[in-house]
Amino acid sequence: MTVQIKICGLSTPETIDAAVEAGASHVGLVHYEPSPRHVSLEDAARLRGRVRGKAKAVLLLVNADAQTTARAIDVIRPDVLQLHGSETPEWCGVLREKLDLEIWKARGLRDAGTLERARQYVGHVDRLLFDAPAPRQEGALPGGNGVAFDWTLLADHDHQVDWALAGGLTPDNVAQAIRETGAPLVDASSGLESAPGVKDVDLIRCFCEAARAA
Ligand SMILES: O=C(O)c1ccccc1N[C@@H]1O[C@H](COP(=O)(O)O)[C@@H](O)[C@H]1O
Repeated sequence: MTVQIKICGLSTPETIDAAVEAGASHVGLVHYEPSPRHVSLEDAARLRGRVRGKAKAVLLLVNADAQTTARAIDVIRPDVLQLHGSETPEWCGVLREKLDLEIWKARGLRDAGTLERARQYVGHVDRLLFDAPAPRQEGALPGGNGVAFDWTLLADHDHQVDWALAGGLTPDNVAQAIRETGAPLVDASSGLESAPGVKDVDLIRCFCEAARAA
């Protein structure tokens, strides 16, 4: 099966184009002010327009309230909404029922217990995205930290919903990650940067090549 590839945290037309040309199936736009990858709604809408018909646009929000979520969707018109905070299964389900787009829920995997608890989202989301757990320090981002988790947690797991692998993926480790977990979709952000929030087009290309060659 061909692995799907999401490149997240894109903020310029050049890096958006590089991701699409390299064969990314999904591009991610982060609308979350504390992130170095935050893009305004207007910029996100412009970037989204560049990929229409070429790749799916994923809007990443973190614990956004109903009004902010509705406004962001109205302006950006993404194909996918990725929820990367502590959104409940019920809230994901409400959004999935009301909105004509895919709902993905990110879950940090610390141990087998956290993987088991992720099952609460089955039936409420279109995809679970497994990431490293959020660092415990005050003010830390809930994702985009370039930290990998123990992939053996996913080996032989009985997935009951579509899923994706994220967390510290780079051109150097993505093939091994795919082989060890069987991930159908891989998602990378900070591992493709020359500085926080600054994507490197060569790293984007190398990542897509390595994922496809796995
Ligand atoms: O990228 C961010 O700044 C970000 C902020 C808040 C929540 C999630 C964020 N990124 C997502 O985190 C995972 C893992 O990223 P990384 O490859 O380890 O940097 C990925 O889904 C990003 O889209």
